[in-house]
Amino acid sequence: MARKFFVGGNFKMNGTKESIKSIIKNLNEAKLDPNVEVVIAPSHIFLPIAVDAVTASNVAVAAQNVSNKPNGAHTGEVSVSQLKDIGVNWTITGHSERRAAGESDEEVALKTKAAIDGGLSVIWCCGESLEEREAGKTVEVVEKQLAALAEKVSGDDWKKIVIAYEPIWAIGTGKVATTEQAQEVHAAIRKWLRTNVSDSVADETRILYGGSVTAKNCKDLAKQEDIDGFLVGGASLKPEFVDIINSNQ
Ligand SMILES: O=C(COP(=O)(O)O)NO
Repeated sequence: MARKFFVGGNFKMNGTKESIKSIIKNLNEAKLDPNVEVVIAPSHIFLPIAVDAVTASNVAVAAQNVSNKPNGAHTGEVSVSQLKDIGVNWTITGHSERRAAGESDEEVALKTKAAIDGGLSVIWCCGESLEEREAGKTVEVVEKQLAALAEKVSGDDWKKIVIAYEPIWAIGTGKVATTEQAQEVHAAIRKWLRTNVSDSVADETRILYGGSVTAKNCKDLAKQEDIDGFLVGGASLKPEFVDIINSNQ
């Protein structure tokens, strides 16, 4: 099954107007593999700038989070319709940094469903802590997160979901998962989809790896059967992001 390679750039709470424009200019001018789907996720306040600045045909803009409420008295939140209104068609949900801030599996699933119902595509994140991995609970944790998602989404919703497996112990630490560690969990996620959703969802859903991905380690990871791309943090702010985008060549 040929799944289109996908690379997301999660800029997190970084950057200025000028630095975001400079990163996007570099992407617009770079020789990007045309067979790769690229999504960049700057802070909310820079989304309009990013939407206006992107000219590369295979690059889209995502929010890093979204409310599951339609609109109204939710100070500090951003709604699905507001993102659509400014030309944003993607959002990340369930990043471990949001889950650490208190978002439950159910809330993440509700955000994901609301985003899809409102016309967005979603990069849905999952992953275990170091303690959970050391306790041998990695797959159990990820399956619990998947089960919460599958409670709220169904049918064609899955066509709008890209899954990102991001072991918390690898995020921002420089301790990238080994190819074996990453492939093992990606295969478990695909098996869970096959068992609990359908063969077509299992075959078609892109499963990204995230956690200390760099230009140095991306090629070996990209060779793994069930790794369909990356969700990149720190390295997405650097010129090496282009090498990561082109890592499947
Ligand atoms: O959080 C991450 C990964 O961050 P790093 O690449 O900096 O480990 N992606 O969403």
